[in-house]
Amino acid sequence: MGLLVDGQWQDKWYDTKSTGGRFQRSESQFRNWVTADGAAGPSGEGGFKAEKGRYHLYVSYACPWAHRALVMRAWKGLEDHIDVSVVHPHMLENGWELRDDFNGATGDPLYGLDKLYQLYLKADAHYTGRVTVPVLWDKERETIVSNESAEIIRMLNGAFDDLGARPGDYYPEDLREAIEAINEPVYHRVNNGVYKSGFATGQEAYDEAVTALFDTLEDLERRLGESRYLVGNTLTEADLRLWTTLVRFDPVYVTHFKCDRKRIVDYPNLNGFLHELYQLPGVADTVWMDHIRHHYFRSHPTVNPHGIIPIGPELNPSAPHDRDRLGEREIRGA
Ligand SMILES: N[C@@H](CCC(=O)N[C@@H](CS)C(=O)NCC(=O)O)C(=O)O
Repeated sequence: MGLLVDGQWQDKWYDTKSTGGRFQRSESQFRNWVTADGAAGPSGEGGFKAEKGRYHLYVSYACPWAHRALVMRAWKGLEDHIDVSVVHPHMLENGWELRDDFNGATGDPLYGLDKLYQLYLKADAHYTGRVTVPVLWDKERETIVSNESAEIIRMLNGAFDDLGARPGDYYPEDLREAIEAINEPVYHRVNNGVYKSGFATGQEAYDEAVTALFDTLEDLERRLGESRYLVGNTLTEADLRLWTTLVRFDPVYVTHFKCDRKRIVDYPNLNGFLHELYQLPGVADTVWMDHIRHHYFRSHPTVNPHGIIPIGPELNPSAPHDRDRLGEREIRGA
């Protein structure tokens, strides 16, 4: 685990001393957008026109943020438009490594690099910051378009529609306000809440994060008892953003991040929702549980010094769910 400082790699764990034991996630720095016509998007610069085969995703199968991009790529049928490189699940003194000695890891077929930070340096030789996945890479300009998953999924959702992407709008205009309103607590208290709980280095910081996490899960459990998805019966990006955390919860976060008040299997609605999304076409293929478990239990020596991977719960996300009772699934534009 480390970061780049003016282009130099430094092996450093997160600093929680200055924040009272609290883990703070840093802002992603590459914020350009692929757009249908190459115009600039909501941030960054223009020149990244959607084209088949031009862009490449670097992901970790372990990472919930990268997982968002993989699922959106599957929902939109973009497998032939955007190819993927998968890092090795262990993230240690060199950060993410582009090795292929783990089932499913690909190395770096594009450039033969062996560390992900070298890709960041190819984009910016003086980069200062964390070296994270996912990365959306432009093969033509040889640079990073974006390393912010929340924005990458919106690009995949909309920019390739005229190039044969599968119909379906997961961020429809008239639902945007409702989507943002639910994304906000889900991001701070759930997606990031599990990390804030697990990486806290003080009791107070942990208590704060874990309480907010479970209070929010209770709210979401209630909400998913009233509608099939987070925003009515329409499947949206908000569901995807919650789901990538839920799928890791019982296998990892309960033990590794001490999120153990309840498990997802103890919440009938959240668990049914977890199963339903898992069973949507293309989604199960994006779930690589051995990457997930190896990554977390082996990559955080301050949390799990001996790197022992626990036996894990018996789960069956392919089991039937009863989400149909809440009404038909709607996908906008599909
Ligand atoms: N805001 C980013 C966060 C991505 C992120 O933090 N990814 C983790 C993996 S789960 C990572 O690469 N961490 C490496 C590090 O922090 O050094 C996004 O959503 O894309």
